[in-house]
Amino acid sequence: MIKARGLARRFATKAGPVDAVRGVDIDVAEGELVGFLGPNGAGKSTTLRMLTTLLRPTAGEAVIAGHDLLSDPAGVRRNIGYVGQRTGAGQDQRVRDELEFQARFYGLGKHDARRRAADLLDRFDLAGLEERGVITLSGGQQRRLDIAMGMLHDPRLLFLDEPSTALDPQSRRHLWEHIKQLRAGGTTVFLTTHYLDEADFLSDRLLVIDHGSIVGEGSPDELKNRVSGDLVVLGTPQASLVSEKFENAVVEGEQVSFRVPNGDRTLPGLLRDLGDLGVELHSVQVHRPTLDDVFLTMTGRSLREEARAA
Ligand SMILES: Nc1ncnc2c1ncn2[C@@H]1O[C@H](COP(=O)(O)OP(=O)(O)OP(=O)(O)O)[C@@H](O)[C@H]1O
Repeated sequence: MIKARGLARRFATKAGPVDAVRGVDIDVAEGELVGFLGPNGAGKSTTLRMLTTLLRPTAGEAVIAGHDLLSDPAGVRRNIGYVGQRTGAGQDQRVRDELEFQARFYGLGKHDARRRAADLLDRFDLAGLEERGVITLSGGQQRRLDIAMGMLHDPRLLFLDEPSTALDPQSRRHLWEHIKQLRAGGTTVFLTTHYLDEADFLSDRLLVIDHGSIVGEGSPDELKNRVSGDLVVLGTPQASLVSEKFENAVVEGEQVSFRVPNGDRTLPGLLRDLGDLGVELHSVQVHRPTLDDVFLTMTGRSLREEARAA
């Protein structure tokens, strides 16, 4: 559904050229939900704007939804939906008018526009709100309306730029369910996000971008496994004895922690071996790595800090 090769964008600025995206390859299969994760300024929006024809690449090529990005941008646009960070449906319009007007813009007849709008209002839990002004909707409702607008022409591929930014936890969860339903209905979804929990919950596969290059790729679980292994924390009076057995073990008082691959499977044997050595254990904990650990390892920066600073 997306095949991009060597996609790059250089901006000319007074301070000299800025290489916002440095030749990325992106493959997204039909029906996949792919999360595009990266810190501020990593190149997410620039990549997304190129993939959606809003910005011309300075190098590279791509085929999006079966159409060539450079020679047939109109074909790409017909087959994709794009929901930007602030798509902001017309604030002074009524919900139904907004949807129907946009549907007419996509070339639907009056009757079809009305039917399509009603169907989307239903699908995005907005039924009953059609007479309301867009400005009176809650943040979560507005965001769902934005996505409904992006789905009016029934695109096979939907791009979402930071879909849940500025929503409260409950509205985010609700929105996530709707995004999952889109995927279940066969729509391919490519979304950018700052939020690790969002990337973890939604994505079949993640692409991690930093300084304009892809630095990691895989399912959330694959990335977690590849990068750090599980953190085992043992409480024992013989912490330093235990630490000698494991590379990179850290001792803090009567606690020793170290990383092992597949902690849940390795742990029973490991505890048996320690028992054979006569090690006395007070407590045992295994922590799966978080995507934040992954991020830190790949980029040297914590995404949580980035998100807080944003
Ligand atoms: N029009 C522009 N002119 C000059 N530099 C730009 C322009 N647009 C983006 N950049 C620079 O390109 C780099 C990538 O920006 P981009 O907006 O793609 O990052 P991002 O990952 O989307 O960040 P954020 O999460 O903050 O939206 C940044 O260094 C940014 O300052």
